[in-house]
Amino acid sequence: MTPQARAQAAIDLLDEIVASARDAGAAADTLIARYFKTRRYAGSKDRRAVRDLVYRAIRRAGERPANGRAALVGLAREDASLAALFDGSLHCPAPIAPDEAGSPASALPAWLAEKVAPILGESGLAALLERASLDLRVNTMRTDRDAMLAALPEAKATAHSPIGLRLPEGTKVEASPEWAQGLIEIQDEGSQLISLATRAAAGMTVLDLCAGAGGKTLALAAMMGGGGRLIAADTDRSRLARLAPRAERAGVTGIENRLLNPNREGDAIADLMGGCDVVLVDAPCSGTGTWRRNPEARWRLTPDRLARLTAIQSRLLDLAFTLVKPGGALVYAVCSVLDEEGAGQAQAFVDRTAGVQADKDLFTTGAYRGPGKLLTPEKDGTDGFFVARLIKA
Ligand SMILES: C[S@@+](CC[C@H](N)C(=O)[O-])C[C@H]1O[C@@H](n2cnc3c(N)ncnc32)[C@H](O)[C@@H]1O
Repeated sequence: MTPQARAQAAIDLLDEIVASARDAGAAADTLIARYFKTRRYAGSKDRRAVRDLVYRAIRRAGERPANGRAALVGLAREDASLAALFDGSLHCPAPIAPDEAGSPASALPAWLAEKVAPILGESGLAALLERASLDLRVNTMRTDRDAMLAALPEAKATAHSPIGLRLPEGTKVEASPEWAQGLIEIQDEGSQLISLATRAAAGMTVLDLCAGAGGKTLALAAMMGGGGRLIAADTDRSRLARLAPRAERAGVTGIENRLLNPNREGDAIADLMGGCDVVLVDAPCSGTGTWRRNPEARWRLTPDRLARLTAIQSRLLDLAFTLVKPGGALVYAVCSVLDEEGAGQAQAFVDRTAGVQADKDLFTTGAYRGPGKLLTPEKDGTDGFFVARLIKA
């Protein structure tokens, strides 16, 4: 592909990504993969170049652009070599009109910037949009970190998680024999710290209330070493179904699955009432802490959606606490840097609940905020997370 044709491909893709963000459709990564599946003429260098252009355009536009051309013209206004590709030749973008400004540059939509900037500051906000490294969790049921450091020469030990490795962004780890053998899992270091904060151990009854496809469930299983009772619950049948093959690859057996009914989540887990040593609530959230990986998610979040999420989080916190046994712990986590989902949400729960105490002895990294800790890309090198460990008297 010529550089001009790559620019046109980026515009076409950005059109799809903008529409998909507006209509709650597929994520940018999925759309990009689909696009190239049907365009075999694009070689690996073309794909990389188009993808880079697309993500540069997404990162610089906090507000959802009108369309793909507006997104790329905005970028071209700051990059003369890109602007030169708008030359109007066959399969290439039409020339940029003198009064065609393109989409404006900003980090976030204004209503979100107001919330995030006081918490993270300008530099913290910028770090939220930088490219993320690729983190792995070592499956301690099958191997140890030193062995994996030796097997993966590009990997470095993570700074805070004792079971983590860090690789350069874009490393094709899923093609490695170590991944195929279940020795490693892709998992951000912050997510690893959340699992470790549960202090799940052999012999315990542990419920992962929002297990999804089981990223943290598998980490909990490794901490429990196959001993005890581990239950994975979620309202999403297809996500939960992805756990079984992952568990098989990781050599984990015996995880119980419970499919929950939205709004009546307690029904399918009523037998666990007051019986869990640990309940992990890795709650559905805005995902503001993961924008490094999904920067177009900024275009999907609305005040209404945020309000719906905070209502679910509050309900799940109350439910989860009824499932914890005296002396047990509720670990609440969101991959968000917003106080209404994190520190504020956890504080409101503590304020309305009798017999709960926040554990102030969490992992060493992160900054205490309300009853828990906030991890950020800038300060901790992880995705943005809030996590609190709340102990039942
Ligand atoms: C942040 S994701 C969990 C990620 C997962 N723990 C992991 O480590 O891969 C939040 C999950 O909450 C689930 N969820 C949404 N509403 C829920 C509800 N009312 N009760 C339980 N789970 C819910 C979603 O389906 C989603 O899988």
